[in-house]
Amino acid sequence: MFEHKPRPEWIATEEFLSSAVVHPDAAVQQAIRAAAEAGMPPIEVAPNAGKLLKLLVQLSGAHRILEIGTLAGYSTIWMGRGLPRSGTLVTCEYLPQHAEVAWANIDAAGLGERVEIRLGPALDTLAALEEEEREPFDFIFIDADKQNNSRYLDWAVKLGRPGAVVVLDNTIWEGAVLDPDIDPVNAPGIIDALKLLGDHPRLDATVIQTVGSKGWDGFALARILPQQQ
Ligand SMILES: C[S@@+](CC[C@H](N)C(=O)[O-])C[C@H]1O[C@@H](n2cnc3c(N)ncnc32)[C@H](O)[C@@H]1O
Ligand SMILES: [Mg+2]
Repeated sequence: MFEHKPRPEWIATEEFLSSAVVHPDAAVQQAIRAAAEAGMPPIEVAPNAGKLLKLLVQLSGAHRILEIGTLAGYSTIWMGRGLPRSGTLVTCEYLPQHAEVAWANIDAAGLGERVEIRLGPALDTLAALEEEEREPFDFIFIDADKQNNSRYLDWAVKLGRPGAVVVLDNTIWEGAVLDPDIDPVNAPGIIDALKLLGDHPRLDATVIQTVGSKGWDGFALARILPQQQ
């Protein structure tokens, strides 16, 4: 099975940055502990990435967030911390046991009234959200099954407003983006989505490589462009 390989000095540096600069609050720290106690895999974003998501939500003035991939609600809570009081967040998760732990964490973080966890395969949930004719989302965070990354990007463009921010997690995957044999299961979806980000007429994007407790990875940041007449 594919494994991320963080170097000890990357982990130590991240711990220093986290305590010196990032300052995760008690609820986000508790969310990590609850996930570990429930035996969930430690595949949430790193604390500095969680704080980046919160800052991006605030900098973009987002009111409506869509998240694809909840796990224990760690990134959900970080993004929720960036929302104004009237803001809302919909997060998609298909494993009931993950949703249950996430719900407890989100509620304990004081975000229970503003966050909705939608249980089921995300592609079904996204189609349902379209049918519900909700107001478009301002901020979309994609962090679920990598095979569906391109489909999630297409949905982000459909469900997001022009000007909305899209963040796509895990874009380097220990270099699998150059050498798909590193992880033949996930690499093709990651690579296809990067190509789509570069070519999509409604997306303007960049990609940042990162190292840290999650190994050598990265994320893409994109803006949804207005539809050309
Ligand atoms: C990487 S984790 C999410 C981490 C979370 N965003 C964070 O940083 O705290 C991916 C999650 O997506 C869920 N997932 C995977 N495939 C899915 C699908 N097709 N539909 C909905 N959820 C899915 C997994 O069960 C897992 O909980
Ligand atoms: Mg991720």
